[in-house]
Amino acid sequence: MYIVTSEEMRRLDRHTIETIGLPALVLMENAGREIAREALELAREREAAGHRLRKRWLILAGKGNNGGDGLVAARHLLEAGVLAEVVYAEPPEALAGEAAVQRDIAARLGIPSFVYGTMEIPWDGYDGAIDALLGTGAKGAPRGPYAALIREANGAGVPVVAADVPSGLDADTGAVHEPCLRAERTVALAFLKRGLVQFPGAEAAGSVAVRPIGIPAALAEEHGVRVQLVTEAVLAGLGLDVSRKRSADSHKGSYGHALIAAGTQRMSGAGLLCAKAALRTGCGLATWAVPASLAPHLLGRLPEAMLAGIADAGHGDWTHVAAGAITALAAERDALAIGPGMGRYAEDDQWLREIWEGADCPLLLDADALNMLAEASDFASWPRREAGTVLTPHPGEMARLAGTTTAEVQKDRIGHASRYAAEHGVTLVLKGARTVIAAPDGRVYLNPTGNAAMAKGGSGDVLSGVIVSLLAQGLSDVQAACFGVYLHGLAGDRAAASRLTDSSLLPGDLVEHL
Ligand SMILES: NC(=O)C1=CN([C@@H]2O[C@H](COP(=O)(O)OP(=O)(O)OC[C@H]3O[C@@H](n4cnc5c(N)ncnc54)[C@H](O)[C@@H]3O)[C@@H](O)[C@H]2O)[C@@H](O)CC1
Ligand SMILES: [K+]
Repeated sequence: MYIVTSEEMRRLDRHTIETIGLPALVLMENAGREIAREALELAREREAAGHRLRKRWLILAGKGNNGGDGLVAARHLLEAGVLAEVVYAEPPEALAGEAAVQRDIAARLGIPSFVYGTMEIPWDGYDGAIDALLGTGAKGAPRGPYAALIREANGAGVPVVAADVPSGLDADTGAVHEPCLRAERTVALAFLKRGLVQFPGAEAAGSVAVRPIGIPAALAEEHGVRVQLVTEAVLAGLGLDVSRKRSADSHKGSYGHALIAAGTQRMSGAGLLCAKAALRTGCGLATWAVPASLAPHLLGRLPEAMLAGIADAGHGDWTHVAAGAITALAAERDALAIGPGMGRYAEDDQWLREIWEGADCPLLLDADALNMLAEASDFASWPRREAGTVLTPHPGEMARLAGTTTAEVQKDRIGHASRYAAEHGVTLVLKGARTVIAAPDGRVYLNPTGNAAMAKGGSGDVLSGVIVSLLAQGLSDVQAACFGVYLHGLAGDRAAASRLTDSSLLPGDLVEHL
């Protein structure tokens, strides 16, 4: 399922209207009908839940095409026996083009309307409102009457169905302006918009339904749309068999051998979670490399994994001597993950470079390995790796990698992830609600699975284990990252559903639900 920017949407609209010849009024008609249908559905659900319906809706109409959609919706509500009234944010003379056509049709049909500010809005009398104030043509924070009307609607306590995007949302980044309408539902026209699938915008949008309006879905690819939501269809499109059935005559050698270099004295649990998750994700074998003096304490904690103690001069931490040992182990394995609970030490960036260049299997870097990379002043001169490379930063690590702040990363997660991936030729997994997976070729995937119960130290270690396991099983970097993030989220959803509250989930529970 494709996710577009406002600019891409405009190009797709224009192509449909000008090249294909589908009139703009037809698109608007389809849009308004879908919005009305969603409003009626919401009303039905509320009635079933015991609300007394008044059969009256209020349409908040702006002066652009989004307002035009709202006016079409008013007409379709009327046809369904629901009285729709229109409040114009600006005097109706301000409408132009198709929106003005809809204004005139609505007037001739006798649909009641008034201009905002000329009378008090009797909110109590409505079953709900349709937010058709601002759509993908909005620039910056809502101004003047738009802002006032949004604030009033948010305080009114009636459910709102947003046309295309909630007004006040930055449709390209998911940032919410002040004010931003809080919708119960959003009807995304033709395609998801980036702002609807990234927080905090995703929260303002409520539940989102994507409805076709006549713009062919196939146009997205042709017009260079590169962002998609991870669904089973998209995974299948990446060449993945999501059923993951094992063939009857397979053996442990059929499923690859993952090497995990993770954990120290203080954080051995990170390595344990990572190695356990790798095994649960199906690799045939897993070797867990740890500083040698830790190994005796870990014996028996994960009997299915092979422990490899790396010389540590008795202090239980990693040292630069380990690079050679890890590279040698990696030569006999199918994928390598480094970083969870690893800690930092002198000249570790050069240690990492030795592995980056020396290990020729797919490589996943997480946690401290990412911090090493961020501090490697000569990273620009490191050679491109031939085998896949996956980086799995959380927003703070992403900020360090990109030389910016966490707040800036969060304002434009897709932008930061995709720039870094393309610049450095890696697959970048930017973790957090709606994890972003950016491929080196500029494609981006947004993951819809997972939940806030997973926000606990250790969840990332599990993810690294899942992805390295898939890499070891022969998936490409992009396949392993997309499928791994998706499965990790699904496990989180199942695990959360099995606990008493969202707060009680432990990352170890994720492993048990893989
Ligand atoms: N052919 C098309 O382009 C179609 C567009 N559709 C709808 O049209 C929307 C896009 O329409 P438009 O491009 O006309 O733009 P919008 O309707 O989103 O609004 C833009 C209008 O609001 C004003 N405005 C912009 N930012 C503002 C702010 N911060 N505060 C107050 N006023 C502001 C602008 O002056 C402009 O007149 C889509 O979201 C969708 O709902 C649909 O009807 C389908 C077809
Ligand atoms: K809107």
